[in-house]
Amino acid sequence: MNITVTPARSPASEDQSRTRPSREEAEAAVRTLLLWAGDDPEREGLRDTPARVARAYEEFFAGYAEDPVEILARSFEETDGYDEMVVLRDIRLESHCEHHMVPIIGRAHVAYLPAGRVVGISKLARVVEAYARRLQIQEKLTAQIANSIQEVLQPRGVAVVVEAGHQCMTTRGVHKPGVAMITSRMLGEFRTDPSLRREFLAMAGRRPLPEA
Ligand SMILES: Nc1nc2c(ncn2[C@@H]2O[C@H](COP(=O)(O)OP(=O)(O)OP(=O)(O)O)[C@@H](O)[C@H]2O)c(=O)[nH]1
Ligand SMILES: [Zn+2]
Repeated sequence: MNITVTPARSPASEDQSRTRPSREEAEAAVRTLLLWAGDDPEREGLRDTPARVARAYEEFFAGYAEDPVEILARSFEETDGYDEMVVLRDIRLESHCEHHMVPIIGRAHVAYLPAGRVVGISKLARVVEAYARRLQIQEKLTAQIANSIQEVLQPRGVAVVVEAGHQCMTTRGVHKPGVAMITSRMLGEFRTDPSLRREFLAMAGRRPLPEA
């Protein structure tokens, strides 16, 4: 199977064909959108909005500057031989759909089977964030989380399930609230052993999605 790890990407420094616009240019683009929506960017309530939107985008898309390989690099071997499944359930996930740039809200469940080394559990949640805080489709997000854990930690297997609501399907377009998209990526023993997969899915459970 083809496993690739998507690293941090710095638009300005790594891809010379794309220069990162300045903050002023980004704010001017927001002003254009406000005008295009039919409002007056100079009225009091909107005057600071371009700067606010730029700051919000820095938060929404902070993942481009994060390197999941670096996040996962610190691991521990002193586990007294612990080799059972480690599961992190219900990791809150906030992403943005790459087609409409509106929120994808849900949660991820991440499991791995240690092969000698374990990783700090917060690092698994940080990897979810590093990939979620980018423009995404859910399939790619799910694969990226699993691939990076497999590549860096080299466990006997990795399982990732993502359940999320897509606001591009609720607040616009087809307008279907309450629809959950569920994606999974199973690697190593989770892929070859159906009973392990069942054990993980039973732990992940099925509960209502968080409010979008
Ligand atoms: N597979 C997949 N599709 C997604 C995801 N997020 C959004 N989409 C879909 O991407 C598609 C983009 O379709 P287009 O026809 O190009 O865009 P559109 O005209 O805005 O489509 P509608 O949403 O149907 O109005 C839509 O069907 C979305 O529902 C995702 O994470 N995975
Ligand atoms: Zn969308």
